[in-house]
Amino acid sequence: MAEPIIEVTGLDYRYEDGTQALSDVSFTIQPHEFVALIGTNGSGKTTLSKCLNGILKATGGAVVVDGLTIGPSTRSAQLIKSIGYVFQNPDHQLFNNRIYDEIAYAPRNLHLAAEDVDSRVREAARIAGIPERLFDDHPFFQTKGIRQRIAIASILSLRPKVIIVDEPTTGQDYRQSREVMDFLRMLNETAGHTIIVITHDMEIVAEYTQRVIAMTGGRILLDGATREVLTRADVIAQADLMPPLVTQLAQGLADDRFSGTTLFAEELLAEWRRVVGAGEEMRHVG
Ligand SMILES: Nc1ncnc2c1ncn2[C@@H]1O[C@H](COP(=O)(O)OP(=O)(O)OP(=O)(O)O)[C@@H](O)[C@H]1O
Repeated sequence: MAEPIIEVTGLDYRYEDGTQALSDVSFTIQPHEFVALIGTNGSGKTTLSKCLNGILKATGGAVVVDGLTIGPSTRSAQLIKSIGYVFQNPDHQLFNNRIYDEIAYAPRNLHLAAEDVDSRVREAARIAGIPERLFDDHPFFQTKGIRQRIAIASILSLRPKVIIVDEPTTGQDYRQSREVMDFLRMLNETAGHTIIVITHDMEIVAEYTQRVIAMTGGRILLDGATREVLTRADVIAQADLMPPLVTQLAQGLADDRFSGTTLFAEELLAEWRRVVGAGEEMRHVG
């Protein structure tokens, strides 16, 4: 197996006011994984993300990202090529007057030559689907979907191996949510980025992620394959979340004919047809 891109061992984080936000958190993430971090409000998802990108320093345990152990003297700047964090609200991240300058901001801070900055801006914009004709426009006058893409492009221009995206679908309609998630899938599958998505939307988790880390009270409740976690009704309830609607229905039907582990409508329909088909056969035999 490849070296993990993230290795967290016995991580504790206590805020200055004494709030214990993380307790004994351990997991590893391999390169190219697409992971969902789920949990109720206050379960520690954001604190954990900030510990991963070096904004916060563990008060106990160890965090290693892309081979670098994050210690008290590690600066976020040392990590920006390894890990990037896209804020829940893109407006908390965007502060330049031109879209071009927004995407160029971080590579300029790396003191790259102007032509290298320019090629990174164009590359990030192209991947993020931001037309160059918008480069001179103000980020704030764009739709939320485009502002989100600008926020992601401004992280992509650093070419980080891991991208953490906090609540990418909040406040977006079905089509916009699918668009941003399809885009993250493309970054994962085509460009090879490791993606960690923080979300409360279990339909999105079911459809897009391979693995789920469920948190509650600053601890990991369950870490496993997406289907395994989303069909554990006890775990999902403890995390104060609801499984996808289809899974709720499947669990209501669960018996010796229905598995209770379906995540998607087509799967449940296939089980239904099998059961109905078997019933028809029984009638004919009878
Ligand atoms: N700056 C802070 N100072 C003190 N306590 C904090 C601070 N930020 C967060 N906390 C506390 O730490 C715990 C974990 O919060 P965190 O924001 O990491 O959770 P979260 O799972 O990201 O929640 P949400 O889904 O609401 O974003 C909570 O009890 C929260 O109140």
